[in-house]
Amino acid sequence: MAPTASSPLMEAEGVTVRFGGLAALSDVGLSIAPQSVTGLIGPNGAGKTTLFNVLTGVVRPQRGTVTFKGRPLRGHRPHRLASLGISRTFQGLNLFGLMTVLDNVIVGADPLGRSRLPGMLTGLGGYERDERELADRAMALLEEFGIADVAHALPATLPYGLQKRVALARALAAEPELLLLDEPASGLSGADLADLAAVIRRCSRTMGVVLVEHHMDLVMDVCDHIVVLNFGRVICSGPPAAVQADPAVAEAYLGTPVQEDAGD
Ligand SMILES: Nc1ncnc2c1ncn2[C@@H]1O[C@H](COP(=O)(O)OP(=O)(O)OP(=O)(O)O)[C@@H](O)[C@H]1O
Repeated sequence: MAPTASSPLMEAEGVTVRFGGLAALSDVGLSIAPQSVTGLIGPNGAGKTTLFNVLTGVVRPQRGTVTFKGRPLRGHRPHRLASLGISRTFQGLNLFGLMTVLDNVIVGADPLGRSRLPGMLTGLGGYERDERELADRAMALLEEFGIADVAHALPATLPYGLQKRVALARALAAEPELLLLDEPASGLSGADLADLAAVIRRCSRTMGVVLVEHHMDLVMDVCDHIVVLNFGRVICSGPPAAVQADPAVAEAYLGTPVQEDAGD
């Protein structure tokens, strides 16, 4: 059946991942709607990164399925994600240190751009006509992110907040339908955080966004739907207000049962 506008963009069902004797994920299900922000939260060790890695093809679950636009994602390789319409960011940014900011974003703009890496790195390849188009698109993104003035700098010479913007611009350059963000707020504060919230909201007008994040203010502010994991299981899922009001979520974070009625 062809996907409709209201069909989920990505779905996970019955996902189970074991590392030796440890069940990192047990029978986890998840549905990501298009044009929405889905938050993935939970205490340390809850399984967020493992689930993110399953969705991005880095980790193969022992059981369960992941579908994208109604089609099973079987054996999807992380580097093929962009050509499917899925982009991600990394906790460690993973920018190419020997390439300029602009070239980092150009690589993101071209899902098949890996073949052009050697030419870019050595300067021997030059830009073909279509590469000029990619460069224009990448430059427009840098302008949108307020970092066009550092287009020809190497990422490591920039403050961390700007490097994070480069990573986000690179992920958006391929014009994905689904954007997966791995702790985008870590290391950010103040105006950078407010800018990030605005970017995430803007992205969700045209794509689905998954946000793995510890920064609760950001999560509650930008998410339409939140999935809470604890010990590898989904313990709650719903809109921010429902998640905030759920005693099981408070218990997971605080580690002690919440007394419903302390009066008797
Ligand atoms: N490669 C691995 N080998 C063995 N155990 C692992 C591996 N990756 C994760 N785990 C374990 O799986 C469980 C879930 O880890 P995961 O990193 O997914 O949690 P998380 O919610 O992302 O935690 P954090 O918020 O601390 O990043 C933890 O108990 C972790 O120690």
